[in-house]
Amino acid sequence: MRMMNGVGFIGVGNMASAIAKAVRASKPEQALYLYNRTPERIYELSQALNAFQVERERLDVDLLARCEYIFVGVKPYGMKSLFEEELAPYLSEDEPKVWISMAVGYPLKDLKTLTPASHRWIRIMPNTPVEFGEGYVSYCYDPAIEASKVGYVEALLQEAGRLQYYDESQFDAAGAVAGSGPAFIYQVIEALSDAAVSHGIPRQEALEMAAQTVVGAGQMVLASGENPGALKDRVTSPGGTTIAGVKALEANGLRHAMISAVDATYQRSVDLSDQA
Ligand SMILES: NC(=O)C1=CN([C@@H]2O[C@H](COP(=O)(O)OP(=O)(O)OC[C@H]3O[C@@H](n4cnc5c(N)ncnc54)[C@H](OP(=O)(O)O)[C@@H]3O)[C@@H](O)[C@H]2O)C=CC1
Ligand SMILES: O=C(O)[C@@H]1CCC=N1
Repeated sequence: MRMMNGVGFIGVGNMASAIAKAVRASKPEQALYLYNRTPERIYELSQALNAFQVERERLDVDLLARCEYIFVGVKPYGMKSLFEEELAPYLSEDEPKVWISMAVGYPLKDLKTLTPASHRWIRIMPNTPVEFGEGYVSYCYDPAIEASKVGYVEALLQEAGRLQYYDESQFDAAGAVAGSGPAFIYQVIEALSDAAVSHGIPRQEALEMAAQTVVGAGQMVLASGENPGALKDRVTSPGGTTIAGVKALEANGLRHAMISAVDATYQRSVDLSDQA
């Protein structure tokens, strides 16, 4: 077998570029090979990460021949055509690879049909804050994979943030909360900062105030280990200001809105899994 010391990325958009940054932080000396359908979108990233940018015509020799571990960052609906129409001629039983898929709603049983039987699959469900080492990455894998290979991928992602194994049956839920959750929280930050602006605080200060409040509250939940309800009680003085706001949130259904958002996201993920 040829030496395959590189780590590859195929489909380097929003999520895979954040993962590539995390992998670079974990492994400063690791050779990284990036390939994206539209090359100009990853020129800057390739330079910033000191990664090799791979041309379409040289995908086989410059990426597939050099990498045993390959992250796949295309959309779920692009997975089948990528493997069947572009990669299949270059994949063989004799050179098994470890593929790491981040595609939401694309189960291991369907991923395995995309490659020869000797190849192995790991599924991750990351979120974009991995870019700053503050992400949450759920993972699961095909039981046929060697533990050392899972360990290697864990090491590649050690600077991504929190890394948590889940049984695949929990993946739709984990994706709905952690994968999509940043989008929900950005809406909360946007709303909080709009409110601050409406009370006269300049926009940039309002954004920092809102974002730091969310960061601090999240860190307090993690660091204290206390129930968020108890932490909320420590902010709400009897007859004070905060409880007036809490009542307004209850009246407007904040918690119901958040739970419904996760339910809708979860259901979309289940539907995609059925179509994969
Ligand atoms: N965004 C997120 O927060 C999260 C996303 N995910 C998953 O990550 C995956 C990517 O999502 P996201 O990054 O948001 O999407 P993007 O559209 O930003 O990225 C997809 C990338 O794949 C490239 N691409 C598409 N087809 C091919 C191909 N045949 N060969 C090479 N490159 C190709 C696209 O290139 P081009 O530049 O030409 O468009 C694009 O850069 C999805 O499967 C999604 O489910 C998972 C968790 C969170
Ligand atoms: O919206 C999406 O489909 C992807 C998956 C999780 C977050 N973004």
